[in-house]
Amino acid sequence: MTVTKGLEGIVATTSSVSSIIDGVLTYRGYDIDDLAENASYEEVVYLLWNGKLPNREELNGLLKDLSDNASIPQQVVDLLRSFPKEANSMAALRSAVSALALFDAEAHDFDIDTNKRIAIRLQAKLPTIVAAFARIRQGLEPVAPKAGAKVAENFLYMLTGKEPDAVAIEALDKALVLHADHELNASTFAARVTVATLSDMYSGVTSAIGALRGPLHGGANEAVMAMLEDIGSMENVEAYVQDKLDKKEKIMGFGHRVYKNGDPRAKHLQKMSRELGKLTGDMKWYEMSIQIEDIVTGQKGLKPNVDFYSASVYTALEIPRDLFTPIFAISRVSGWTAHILEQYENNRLIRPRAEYVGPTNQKVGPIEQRK
Ligand SMILES: CC(=O)SCCNC(=O)CCNC(=O)[C@H](O)C(C)(C)COP(=O)(O)OP(=O)(O)OC[C@H]1O[C@@H](n2cnc3c(N)ncnc32)[C@H](O)[C@@H]1OP(=O)(O)O
Ligand SMILES: O=C([O-])CC(=O)C(=O)O
Repeated sequence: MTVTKGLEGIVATTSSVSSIIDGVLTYRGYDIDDLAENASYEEVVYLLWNGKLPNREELNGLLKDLSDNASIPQQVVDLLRSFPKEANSMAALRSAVSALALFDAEAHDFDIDTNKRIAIRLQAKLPTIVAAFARIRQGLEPVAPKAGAKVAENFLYMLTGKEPDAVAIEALDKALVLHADHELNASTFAARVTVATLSDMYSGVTSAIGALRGPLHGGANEAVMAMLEDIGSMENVEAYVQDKLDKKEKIMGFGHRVYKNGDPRAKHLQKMSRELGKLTGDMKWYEMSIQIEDIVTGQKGLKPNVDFYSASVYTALEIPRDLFTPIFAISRVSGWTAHILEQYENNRLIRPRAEYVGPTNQKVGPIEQRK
């Protein structure tokens, strides 16, 4: 047996959802740079689910479907109220999404059209869950979704209870576009493994949220902000980063399993971080990030990934740190569900092998004689 630790380089499926070839990321054949500049998040969602960009009528239909499905069952609101206020927001999201299945009469149907409807419900309801939990834990009432609002606007509105400004909506919308899909990343793989047993879409997305939470994956955006806060100010950057590198500790937001010459999404987030810093008059996090990048790339050749500058972008949008990874999930649910649909359409159980390296020829002895 040849063991490939971490499945590096293993091609486990074919997919037409997104690709990373020679460092270029495409969704359904559209370059991420093009989409980031010229498409809204909802256009990208339509693209991921349907393989084509929507015309005006199709986009309006999707916007209406998302708006019509944005409310969450009262039982799920009550469940969120029952969680400890200090609960991890990804754990709360994972549990609430799992509970949503119980209130969806179609949750266990396996035909593609039903699952396309479930995908709409999941995309519509995830922002509502994240915003509701964020308010409940502060002792505030959840804010009902705003009819007709797009995902980015609606999320900021439900989070703050105020009309968000156009700059914030535009920035969050672009961040959602950039995070929507990424080939066979760990959370998407988890989703596909789960549904390949012919389990349901809610189970697949629940598995994916669990996988995204870890700091080697989507949880890195929160970890980046924790690091920036820990460093505190520009004059501490060099010593802090050098110490970590000397101890061979990882710097969050750097490196990538697939990109070795840089993540094409990072430059967009870096630009957004700079522009938002200028607008808010607080360039501190951006400037510290640039200095960290100079040191880490200079010494290790490691480049920032999507999570590095998203931390300072979300901070400039005044989003609490522990909502960064849930926001990643709000976007990535479009990719997860596109992959789940693709898995159902051409399914085979995903079941690799392990090389056994444990003890052999063991015998069960009497319990009194065991050490
Ligand atoms: C949305 C996303 O999921 S993007 C990734 C988000 N994750 C992070 O930002 C966490 C920090 N980065 C990492 O841990 C890694 O780069 C990963 C998990 C992204 C990729 O991991 P892998 O492909 O398994 O690379 P691996 O962890 O084996 O690293 C290879 C070498 O680079 C080093 N390295 C990789 N990333 C980093 C880092 N961020 N800081 C310092 N050293 C690093 C490793 O220590 C290792 O060095 P060694 O060969 O001397 O032991
Ligand atoms: O592809 C990966 O391994 C991680 C990543 O960047 C993503 O999921 O966006």
